[in-house]
Amino acid sequence: MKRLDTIIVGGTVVFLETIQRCDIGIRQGKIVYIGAFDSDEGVQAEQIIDATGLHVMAGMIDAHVHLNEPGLGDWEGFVTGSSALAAGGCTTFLDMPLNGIPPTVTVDALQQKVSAAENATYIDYACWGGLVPGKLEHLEPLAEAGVCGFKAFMSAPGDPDEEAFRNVDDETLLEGMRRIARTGQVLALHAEYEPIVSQLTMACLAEQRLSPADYTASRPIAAEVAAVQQALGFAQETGCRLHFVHISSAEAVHMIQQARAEGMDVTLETCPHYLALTDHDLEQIGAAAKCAPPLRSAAQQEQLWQCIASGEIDMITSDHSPCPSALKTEASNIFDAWGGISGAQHSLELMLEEGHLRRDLPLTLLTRLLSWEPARRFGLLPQKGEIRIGADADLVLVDLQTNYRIEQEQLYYRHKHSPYIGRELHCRVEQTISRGRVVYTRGLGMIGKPMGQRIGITKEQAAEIAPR
Ligand SMILES: NC(=O)NC(NC(N)=O)C(=O)[O-]
Ligand SMILES: [Zn+2]
Ligand SMILES: [Zn+2]
Repeated sequence: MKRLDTIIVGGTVVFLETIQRCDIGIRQGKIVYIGAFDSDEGVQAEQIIDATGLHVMAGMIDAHVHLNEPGLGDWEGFVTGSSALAAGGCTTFLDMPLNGIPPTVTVDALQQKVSAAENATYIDYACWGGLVPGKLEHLEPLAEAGVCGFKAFMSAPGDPDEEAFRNVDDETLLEGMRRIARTGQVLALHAEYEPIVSQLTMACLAEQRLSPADYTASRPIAAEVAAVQQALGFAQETGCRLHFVHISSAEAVHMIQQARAEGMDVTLETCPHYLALTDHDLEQIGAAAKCAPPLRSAAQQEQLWQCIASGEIDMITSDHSPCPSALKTEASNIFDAWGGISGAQHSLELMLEEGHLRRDLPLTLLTRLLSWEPARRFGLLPQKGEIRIGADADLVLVDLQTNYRIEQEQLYYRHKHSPYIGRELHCRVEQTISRGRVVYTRGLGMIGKPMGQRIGITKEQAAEIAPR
């Protein structure tokens, strides 16, 4: 007789290589059994989850989320942000070091972040530390304190606490990379070349060219490519591991993959909004669809999808960057509006819709992009990232034969704006399970108390983060 806490029966399970009908047994938050329960031996479980007709996937690991606590919880807090993530099928997130006050650029600030998250997040999380000018001596202690990596901006971040989280100057970037290389961790970069972006932006403002199309043109692909090129050069010099966040162009993807082919330790992510929205949508939707780098053309978007299909994109993240709605709706023009999309709740569904249902990409590929690769790259293996015996029971049940419309009142964000309101999808998250606990169901919403835990990344784990 098998005694289990929970069994999930009848589902179609998405593994890294295969997709199979099978049942899953969970004990003490871990996956302890994968197989068929209708055999003779018998099982006893406190909870039986019927997944008939549903797909069971590893929960998404969202490596790029801006939650604003401490200090700016009225923008987005851990409770609301993690609820939105869980409702979207995410079971772990990596919190970005900016947009809270103080930003996570010292161990003291990290401790404030972790305190704010205590009993406040429904799912597990890890913290990024920040690389900013004037704080180089804090990198090593932050690494010791278990951050999952470091983040820097190569262009001005538009952070509410502008003084505290500035973009790096060349000297800071170079020396920061030297020091981060010694910790063995990864430096994540927002790659837009500041001289190009600021010059073009100032010209638009001076000439009163303030339309969405002007905004798009002010942050061209050339700025992304120039920043990537510079950073790769610095990494070659310093040996620092790199990860490029929210890459928006195939040209940058190819440049990064070329560097990897030549032996550099570098990865990249893109986001659902670059794959599901275009510059045309920015004109239609307005500021809710404003982000940096900006949404690109439909042609560029198809090239990005090709990069996904060919395996050149390592992972998908939401870059959930929330703000009070007024900073979107009351801005006098698009340049003035907050740059950042509220997307935490729809990453998985958008990837299933646009990638699998519409473009026929295999679910095995999508689960690598959404779960396995972020776990591998940021030191969360073997605890997270795939459906395997011994791993945390971090799972999502999805219905791929349904349809629904995204409505404002479904949003769990503190401020309920999203560029996806009104969009029709043909898949839906039915249930999310975090370390064996059901934290969300479509019918009941959020369940129980927020009991997510922080995952501190040890030096040994960081050292294992090698390129594929
Ligand atoms: N301060 C932000 O949250 N910025 C974010 N904003 C975007 N992507 O528009 C980002 O990650 O760059
Ligand atoms: Zn960014
Ligand atoms: Zn971001």
